[in-house]
Amino acid sequence: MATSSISRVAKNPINFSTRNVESQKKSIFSRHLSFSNSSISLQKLSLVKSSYFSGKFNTTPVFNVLETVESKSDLLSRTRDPDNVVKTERPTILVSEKLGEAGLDLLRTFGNVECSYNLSPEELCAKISLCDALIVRSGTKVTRQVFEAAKGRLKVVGRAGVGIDNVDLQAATEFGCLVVNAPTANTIAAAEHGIALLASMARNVAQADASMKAGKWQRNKYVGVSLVGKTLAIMGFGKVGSEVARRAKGLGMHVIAHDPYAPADRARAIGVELISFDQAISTADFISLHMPLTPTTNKVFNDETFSKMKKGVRIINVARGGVIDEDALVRALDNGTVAQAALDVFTEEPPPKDSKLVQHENVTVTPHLGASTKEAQDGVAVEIAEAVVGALKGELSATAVNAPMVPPEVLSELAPYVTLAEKLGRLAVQLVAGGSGIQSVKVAYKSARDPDNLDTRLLRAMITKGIIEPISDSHINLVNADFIAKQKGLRISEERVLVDSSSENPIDSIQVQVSNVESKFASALTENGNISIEGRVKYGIPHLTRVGSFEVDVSLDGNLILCRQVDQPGMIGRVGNILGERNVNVSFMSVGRTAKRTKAIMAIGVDEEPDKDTLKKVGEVPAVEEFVFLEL
Ligand SMILES: NC(=O)c1ccc[n+]([C@@H]2O[C@H](COP(=O)([O-])OP(=O)(O)OC[C@H]3O[C@@H](n4cnc5c(N)ncnc54)[C@H](O)[C@@H]3O)[C@@H](O)[C@H]2O)c1
Ligand SMILES: O=C(O)[C@H](O)COP(=O)(O)O
Repeated sequence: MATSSISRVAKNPINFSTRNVESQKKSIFSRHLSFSNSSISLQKLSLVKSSYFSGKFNTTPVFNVLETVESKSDLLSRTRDPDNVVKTERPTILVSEKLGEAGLDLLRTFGNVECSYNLSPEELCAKISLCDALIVRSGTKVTRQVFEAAKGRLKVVGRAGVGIDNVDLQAATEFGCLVVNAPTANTIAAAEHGIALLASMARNVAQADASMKAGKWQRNKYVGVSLVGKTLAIMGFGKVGSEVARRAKGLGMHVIAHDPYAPADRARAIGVELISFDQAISTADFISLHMPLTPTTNKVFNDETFSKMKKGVRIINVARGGVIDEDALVRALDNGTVAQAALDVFTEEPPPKDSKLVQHENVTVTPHLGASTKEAQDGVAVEIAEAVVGALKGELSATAVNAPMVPPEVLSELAPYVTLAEKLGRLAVQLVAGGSGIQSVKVAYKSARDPDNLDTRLLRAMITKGIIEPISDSHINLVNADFIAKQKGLRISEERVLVDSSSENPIDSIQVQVSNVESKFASALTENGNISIEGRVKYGIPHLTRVGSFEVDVSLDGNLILCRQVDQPGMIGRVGNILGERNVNVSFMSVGRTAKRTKAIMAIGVDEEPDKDTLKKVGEVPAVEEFVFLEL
C-alpha cells in the first residue's frame, strides 16, 4: 500500500460560536443569510437547512455534478426582496467592450444583455452590483474595486480573448467569481498580425506609405532587409508563437524559440529548436514576443537584455506592452542596438500622445489590432458567450482561469464522487459537538489509479464546501473553496491510498476524518479520537459505508438517523415503528456491528425530518445508547 499526501495549512482555527439559527429557517439558501454574529456555531446545527432541495440533483450524471459543484441556482441571477425571499430571473450580462453579434445573440437567448462601452471605472463599479456576468476585452480593467462593488452578485467575468492581465484574478478568486477566457479563437489573427508587422517593418511599408502620402518619393531612404535566411527568435512558444513560427518557416527564416514551459517535441514537430533566453536573444536577427504578461515577464526586455542582443536586431511585439521596458527600448533604438521595432501593444493603452516610442521613426505601431479580424472577433464572441452561459448555468468551464479546468470526460466520471464528497463533508461537520473548533480535516482517497491520474481538486473543494457551508454564511464554490478554508483556519490534508483493484472506478472510497474535536455521536470516533466517516459510490449512487469503526451501508439521499444500540433482536422493528407511526418514511436501513450481540450502529435513511418528539421517542428505546439526526 502506497500513500502520497498534500497538505494545505492555514494559521487560525475556525471559531465556532453562536449564531441566529431561527433566521436560517426562513430561507432555503441558508448560506446567503447575513448573520448579526459573524462567528459560527455548531450548537444547533441540526436545525440548519441544507442549501439544496433533496432529490433536486437526480438528473443526468454530468448535470448532477455541475449543479452540485456550484449549486445551479447560485449561479443564476437571483435577487432578494426586503423580506429576504429569493427570486430567480434571467441573468444580467454586462458587455463592456465591442463583441461580435453572434456572441451577443447567443447571450441574449439566455440573459438580459447590456452593452455599455467606454465606461469609466466609477461607472463600471456603479453598474456591476446589478450584473451576474461581465464580458470584457483588454480595454476594461476589472479591479478589486469592481469585485467589491459587485456585492457578491457577479458570478463570472468573461475575457473575450486570451490575456487576462487586465483582471485582478486574486480578487476574483477571493470573491468566488469565476474568470473564463476565450483562448483559441484569435490565435491565427494574432499570428498573422505578427507576420504582417514583421514583413512591413523589414520593408518600411508604414514609413514609406506615410512619406508618399506626404507627397514624397523616397526610394533610397526605404531600402529594407530580407527575411529569407534570417534567424527569428520566438519568445513564448504557445499558441500564437508556434503559429508565427510555422509561417516564418514558410518565409524561409531560421526559427529558434525560448519558452521554459513548452514541450520540446511540439517545437521539434514544427522544426524549431528550444533554447535558453540568452541564447535566443543573442543570436536572433528578429525577435518576436509571444509570452503572457506576468510578474516574471514584466519588463523582461530591458537595458540589460537589450545589451545582449545582436546589434541591429528587429523586435516585434504582439503580446503585451508590459513585457518591454519602453524607455529602455527607446534608448536601444537611439543607440542602434535595436534597428527597428513593430509594436501592437503598449504598457499604457492608448499610449500618451507624445510617447517617444510611438513617435520614433524606426518604430511601426498599430493600436492593439492583433485579434481584430472579423473572423477572430466572431469566433471569440461565440467562444466567450458559450463559456459565460455555461458558467451561469453552473457548468464547469474548460477555459476557467481561476478554478480547476476539468475536462468533460473527467467531470462525468467524477460526478457521483463529487456529490459523495460534499455529503461526507456535510455529515462530518454535523457530527462535531457544539463548541468544538474544527482546525484539521484529513481526506483519504482509496483508489487503484496512479495518483498523477486522479485529479482530486474538485473533490477537495466539495468536501470543503460541505464542511463550511452549513456553519457559515460564506458563499463557497469551486473558485474560492481553498481560499475560504485557509481564511477560516481550516487545514485540509489529502492522502491518496493506492489499493489493488481491477475496478474501473476512479475511486474506491473517500474517508473524511476530523481531528481534535468532540463528537455529538461518540461512536463516530475512531481509536485515535478522530471523527471518521467513509463513503463510496455504488451503482452511481453515493453511500455512507463506515462510521467510526462500524461498517454501515446507507444511500446518502434524504436525511439520516444514526443510533448506537445494544445489538439485540427487534431493534429495527421498534425504531421503524416509532418513525412509521409518525409518518416518517424510511428509505434505507443498515446495521453495522463489531461483534455479535455487542454494540451496533443502525443507520436509517429518512425522507422526512422527524420532529423533536419523534426523535425523543427513538432516544427513549432502552437499548438505544446514543443517536443523532443528520441532514444531508
Ligand atoms: N495583440 C493581440 O491582439 C493579441 C492577440 C492574442 C494574444 N495576444 C497575447 O499574446 C500572448 C500569447 O498568447 P497565446 O494565445 O499564444 O498564449 P499561450 O498561453 O498559448 O502562450 C504563451 C506561452 O508563453 C510561455 N511563457 C510563459 N512565461 C514565459 C517566459 N517567462 N518566457 C518565455 N515564454 C513564456 C508559455 O509557456 C506559453 O507557451 C499573450 O500575452 C496574449 O495576451 C495578443
Ligand atoms: O489577449 C488577447 O486576446 C488580445 O490581446 C486581444 O485583445 P482584445 O480583445 O482587446 O483585442
